[in-house]
Amino acid sequence: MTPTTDTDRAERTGMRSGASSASLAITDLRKDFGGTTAVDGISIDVPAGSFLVLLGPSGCGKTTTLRMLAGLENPTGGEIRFGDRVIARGDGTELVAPAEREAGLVFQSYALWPHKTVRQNIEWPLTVAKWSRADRRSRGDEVLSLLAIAELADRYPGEISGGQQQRVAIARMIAPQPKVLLFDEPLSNLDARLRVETRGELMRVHRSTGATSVYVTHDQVEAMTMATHIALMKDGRIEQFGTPRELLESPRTAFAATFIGTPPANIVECRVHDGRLRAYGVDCGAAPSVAADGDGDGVVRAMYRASSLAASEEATGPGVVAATFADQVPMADRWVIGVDLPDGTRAHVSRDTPVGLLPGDGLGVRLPSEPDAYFDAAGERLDTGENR
Ligand SMILES: Nc1ncnc2c1ncn2[C@@H]1O[C@H](COP(=O)(O)OP(=O)(O)OP(=O)(O)O)[C@@H](O)[C@H]1O
Repeated sequence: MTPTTDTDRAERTGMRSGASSASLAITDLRKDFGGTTAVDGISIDVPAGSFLVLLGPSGCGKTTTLRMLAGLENPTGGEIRFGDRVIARGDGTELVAPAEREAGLVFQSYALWPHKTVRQNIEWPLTVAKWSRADRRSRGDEVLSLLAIAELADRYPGEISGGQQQRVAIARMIAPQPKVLLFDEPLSNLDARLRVETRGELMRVHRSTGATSVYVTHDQVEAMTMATHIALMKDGRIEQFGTPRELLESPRTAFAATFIGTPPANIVECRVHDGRLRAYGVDCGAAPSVAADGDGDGVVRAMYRASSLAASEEATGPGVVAATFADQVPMADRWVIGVDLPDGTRAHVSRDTPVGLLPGDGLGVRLPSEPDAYFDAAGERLDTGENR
């Protein structure tokens, strides 16, 4: 069979063009459930074709946000637009029905119809949308081949693996050519290898449909590898919004610094004393001037990247904190050493070689004379102009 592009197929089959995607604009969006505020006034704007990841710990409001995009929850404040079209307003003056939003949703549980074959599952939304039999068949073939599951077309969900079921769920979502693809932790039920594989597939689906994708996960590695834009959420609010690189290189808060990165950056809480920073009895360099002039609570959080710290069995002397070895893992051609600082804070140090220690053994961690960034006591980045 000669491979054909999506456009070729669309032209040949005379299907609705479907190409396309919509920009996404979320403005001051809120969701209150009785006394609980799940989403607390978030604003996000991404261009058509973006891959937006909503990232954050459990309970931060990611799923509720996604459900509002899908139309499964109605906002209690703010507005959502797909392209020029207002999809939902918190005051209820505009609420487009889920089926009319041109958005498709995939959950972590696949929710396939057990008594329909793979093909029937995939063609079901097209039947509901009253596509002709020929168009359904043709679009069914197209997405079966895009997800590389054509040979499973006549099987039932109970006769295929979890990874294959997830592909069927994705094929079913994209069959009606939605402009916005919504994913709620779609890989969390898969084992580690399948997760990586399916991640690649999803990226391919995203590119080949050209749709705007919104993807919920608590896994920063997924976010870093897939996203064009990340909204890092905490307590219903956006902690930081930007490209993966911006979040990694310029975390705006201590939370962002410790949530993103493999390993994430280390935060050491320092006391300001006579213009110097001190932690664990060690001098951590000059206090940034903004801190010295600040609100006087005397705390600055210093950020050190794993590559900025040094750890060794022998290290003693100025700038060296007496720590406890916890574990070590090889990463690319380096080793990431996990250590516990004197107050129990886990820190990560990267170095060229493993250490010859057992968990619980002592080792020295050398802090450089200048941290990579400073945050105030509340965790907000201090723009010192001195930050590297
Ligand atoms: N239907 C509901 N009724 C009441 N509270 C809710 C409801 N749905 C969500 N919440 C609350 O809203 C907050 C945000 O929940 P949400 O599911 O959006 O978080 P999440 O970031 O997706 O978490 P997870 O990763 O655990 O799914 C939580 O405190 C949750 O308990």
